[in-house]
Amino acid sequence: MPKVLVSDKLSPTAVEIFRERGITADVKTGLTPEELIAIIGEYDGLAIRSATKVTKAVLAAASNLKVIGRAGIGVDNVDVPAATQSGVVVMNTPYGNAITTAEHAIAMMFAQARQIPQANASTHAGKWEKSKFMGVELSGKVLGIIGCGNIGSIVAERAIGLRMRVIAYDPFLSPERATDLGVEKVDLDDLIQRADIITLHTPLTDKTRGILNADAIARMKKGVRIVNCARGGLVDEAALKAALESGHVAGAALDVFAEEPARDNPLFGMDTVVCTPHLGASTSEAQENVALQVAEQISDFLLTGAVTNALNTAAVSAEDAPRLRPYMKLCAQLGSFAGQITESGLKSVHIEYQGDVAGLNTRPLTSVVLQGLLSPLLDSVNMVNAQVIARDRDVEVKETKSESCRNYHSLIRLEVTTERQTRSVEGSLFGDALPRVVRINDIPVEAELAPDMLYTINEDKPGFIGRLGSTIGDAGLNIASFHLGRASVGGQAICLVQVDSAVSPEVLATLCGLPHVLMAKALRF
Ligand SMILES: NC(=O)c1ccc[n+]([C@@H]2O[C@H](COP(=O)([O-])OP(=O)(O)OC[C@H]3O[C@@H](n4cnc5c(N)ncnc54)[C@H](O)[C@@H]3O)[C@@H](O)[C@H]2O)c1
Ligand SMILES: O=C(O)CC[C@@H](O)C(=O)O
Repeated sequence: MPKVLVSDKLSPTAVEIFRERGITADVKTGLTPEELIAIIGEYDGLAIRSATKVTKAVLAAASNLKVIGRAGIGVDNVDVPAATQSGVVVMNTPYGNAITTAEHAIAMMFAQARQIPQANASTHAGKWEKSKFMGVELSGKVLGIIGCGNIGSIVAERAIGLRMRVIAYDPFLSPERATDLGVEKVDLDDLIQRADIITLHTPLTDKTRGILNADAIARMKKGVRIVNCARGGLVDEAALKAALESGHVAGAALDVFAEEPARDNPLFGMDTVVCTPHLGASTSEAQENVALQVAEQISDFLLTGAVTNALNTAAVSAEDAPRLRPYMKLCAQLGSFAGQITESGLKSVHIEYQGDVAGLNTRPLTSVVLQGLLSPLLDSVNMVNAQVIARDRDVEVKETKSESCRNYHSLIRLEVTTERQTRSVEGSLFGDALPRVVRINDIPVEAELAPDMLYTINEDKPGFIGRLGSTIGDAGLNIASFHLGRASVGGQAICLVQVDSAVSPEVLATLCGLPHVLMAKALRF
């Protein structure tokens, strides 16, 4: 009988479902990392919210673990690459708490604008300070939404009902969807300069970390208010504190913090700041939804192998699985490569299957490509919803097949067109099982994609490779493999370097500044 550990506070519905399905469910909350590591080896499944941190060390000790179910959206408390590496499926429940979290953002906006927590404390203390708590109206104000996905869209609808004017920045928001929602799609700079209130609803990714930093805050309107019910780390807390102290920012309402649990934060104690302890998803309705959903998903997976809302694996029939498996890995890598180098809104994706692979069921392969492509921008994308998400966001997806293929038994070519440019990446299998990138932007290169890679586009000039190698070496990074390709002698060239540990932003900045470097990116697979 499979065993599941419920290590965060979930509605009792979850345990009832596990037991009804014949699964042993142990509820042990508040475990220290050491305590979790000591017992995780006994379990086939792990059901969590945001408190449990599923680190590499936990996964290394989880010898029987097959599935982690996150009752909620963000999986930033799970080391998903490490789980993938260990063959553990990671699932979330993408929609169950969206309304509740959007309502919390609206409540926080009101609480800040009318100083409700402060007025409440003062009134309970018998002070009756009527003239102290002068607020601002929300009606007619410009609300800037950063990240207009599930939660951001619900916030937009509610804010429009409050007669606010809503502008939104989201590279994936199509003009049609913006029109349907009744919001004005703008770029980030425009939003920052025009909004009276800014609310954040993006995942925390390398691209969104510090999206509201000192520079962005300085460009905001004087008297702006900031609401964050998404993730700590999106706002630079020290910069926000300085701007609140100077009066440039009139107030902030924060549900999430850079360090959680937040017991000692620079913003605590400021009377212009309203705080809640990551309560965005905390309603009985949302917790019931996500507990029920996660328990059913984990049970289905452990008992039948059915995969729903997985972030790191595909839904495939038992018959197709062995033949598709190596191509799945290749497709995930090609998609992820293209997604990690995509900077502007996606317009179209063309996947060409050539040779033997064209004879297989390519639907799951296309889903895996899209999942890899969209994952750097979206938290909740998985095999099941990748195609729908692409369609909802007006990304045109074209799949073509050809039985003939030059030089390889199979070749998969991915071409991605964004608002700014078209890029391509091609891959094949070596020895029927080993994924390799064989061409990038039509430049031949042969590389295995490892967990940490550095990718550069540069001018093909003498001295470049030496400078690149010594910069990487000086940063203490060990080079595991080095792959070069060029379009023509002296023309554009590319370089893929496998390193043994992550390339820091500082090293990347140094690399970008080297002569002849046109672009440098740190990639993770
Ligand atoms: N406070 C809470 O308790 C709570 C509860 C639920 C979710 N959350 C957080 O809210 C976030 C949003 O949830 P969701 O369900 O709306 O997710 P979602 O994936 O539906 O939407 C996220 C949106 O952010 C956009 N985005 C990604 N990168 C961006 C960028 N650089 N700039 C602007 N937009 C960008 C995406 O295009 C997408 O539309 C989650 O990632 C989670 O971290 C917090
Ligand atoms: O579980 C919670 O309380 C928070 C959930 C929320 O952060 C999410 O990403 O879904």
